[in-house]
Amino acid sequence: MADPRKRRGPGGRPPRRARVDPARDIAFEVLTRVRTEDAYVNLVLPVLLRRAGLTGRDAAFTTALVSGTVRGQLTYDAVIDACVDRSPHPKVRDALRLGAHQLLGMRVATHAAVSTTVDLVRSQAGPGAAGFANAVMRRIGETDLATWVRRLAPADPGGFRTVAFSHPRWVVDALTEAVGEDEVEALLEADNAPPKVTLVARPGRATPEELGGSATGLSPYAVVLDSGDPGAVPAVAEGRAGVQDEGSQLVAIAAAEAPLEGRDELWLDLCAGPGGKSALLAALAAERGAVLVANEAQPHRAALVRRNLTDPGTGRPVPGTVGVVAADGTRPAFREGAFDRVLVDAPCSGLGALRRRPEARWRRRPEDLDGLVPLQRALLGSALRLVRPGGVVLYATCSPVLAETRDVVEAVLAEQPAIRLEPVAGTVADVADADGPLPGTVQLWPHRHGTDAMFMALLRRP
Ligand SMILES: C[S@@+](CC[C@H](N)C(=O)[O-])C[C@H]1O[C@@H](n2cnc3c(N)ncnc32)[C@H](O)[C@@H]1O
Repeated sequence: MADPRKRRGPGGRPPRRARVDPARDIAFEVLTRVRTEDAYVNLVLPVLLRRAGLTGRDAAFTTALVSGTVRGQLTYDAVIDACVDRSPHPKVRDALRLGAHQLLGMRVATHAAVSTTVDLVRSQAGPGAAGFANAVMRRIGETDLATWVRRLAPADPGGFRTVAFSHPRWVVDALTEAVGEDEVEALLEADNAPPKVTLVARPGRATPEELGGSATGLSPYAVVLDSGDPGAVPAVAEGRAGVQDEGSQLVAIAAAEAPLEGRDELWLDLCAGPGGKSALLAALAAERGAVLVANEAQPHRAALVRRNLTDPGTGRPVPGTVGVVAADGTRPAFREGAFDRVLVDAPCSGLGALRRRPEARWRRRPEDLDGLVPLQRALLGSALRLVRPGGVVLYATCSPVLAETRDVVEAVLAEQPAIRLEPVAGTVADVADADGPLPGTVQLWPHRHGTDAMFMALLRRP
């Protein structure tokens, strides 16, 4: 991992030593904004990197520093708390978390991790705090992460996993219920690894070959980039391809490939924002002479869908679309039975995509499910009214939590016994080890498939 402190200045001379190097400075600012403004790492960090002119290895180092620190926060706090006799000021704790991640989670040399953390604390909280930080960092660096975890983590499996894998206890419990005791640690570990950048070549508009990178094996439209900026790929810049997890691609593919007798002309994406799946569905619809309507409750997200469904070159809607509607999907403005296929990519806890959003695990609360589950049931019920007799609804979540997957589908089937739950068919049916919690449903997993933990259930209106 490149350490910007080791960069050399013009003529090979070391640059004049800054008080705080730009990588740590940016990392600290992101942590502050995540803590005080509920900011999102993935939104704030690129702006700060651009402003500071950090690119290439320096930008990658800063990204790994911030994301790893935020993901590992619970573990690092346990270590920090074991090294202090009073709780540090939140600003100092942020700096110590960054330092702990450099010492225990990255291959930064001890002297660099300690001195940069001490510089950072001095610049933020004064010389007294710097002395304190120096002592804490030296204690943290006395042993490695595995030894700290052995020393500090509770003995019971749930408590151990909470500290060892830095997930809130309720998340550990919900994921254990979903994946089982045997695999949950592999899943938690996968959540802590940054995902590779996956691109989708929207069929009829781009080919995987023109994107560079390597084929992935699950979605025929996907490639994985080993490095580089996806925005620099011409097809991405031209909107013919996009950044999209392979699991999300498989959801759109499953919706498009569900067997259908009779008319197959009008498709609906009921919860479309920001429009990644809509863009793939539209391309698949266009190949078949069908068209997609995209619906999204939040007007600003509907605007993102519109952008995703517009050709940036011509400013016109991409083939396969008829329009974007900003409306509540539980009380939609569409005629009952109007659609042949409906995708419900429901708002959910997102606990299947924790790799992607470093701070998400700390923001979610178990009580969020109290609002999400009724909404998911209402949206699925609504989709089943909007689809024509014989038509199909694909219900999907980027969460494997059983309350949002199995229980929602079971509740809707109990309310409407005539609806049939059918096996997800086509490309997705060939994915190995992807059985979901109900017969015929699909559950993908980061640790098994390298995708987000997408759930899919296919329902047919009689
Ligand atoms: C999981 S996201 C969809 C992601 C999207 N399909 C994609 O691939 O880009 C769920 C979306 O549902 C929207 N949503 C929430 N409540 C809704 C409602 N009552 N009706 C329609 N959309 C809703 C959210 O604003 C959010 O954009």
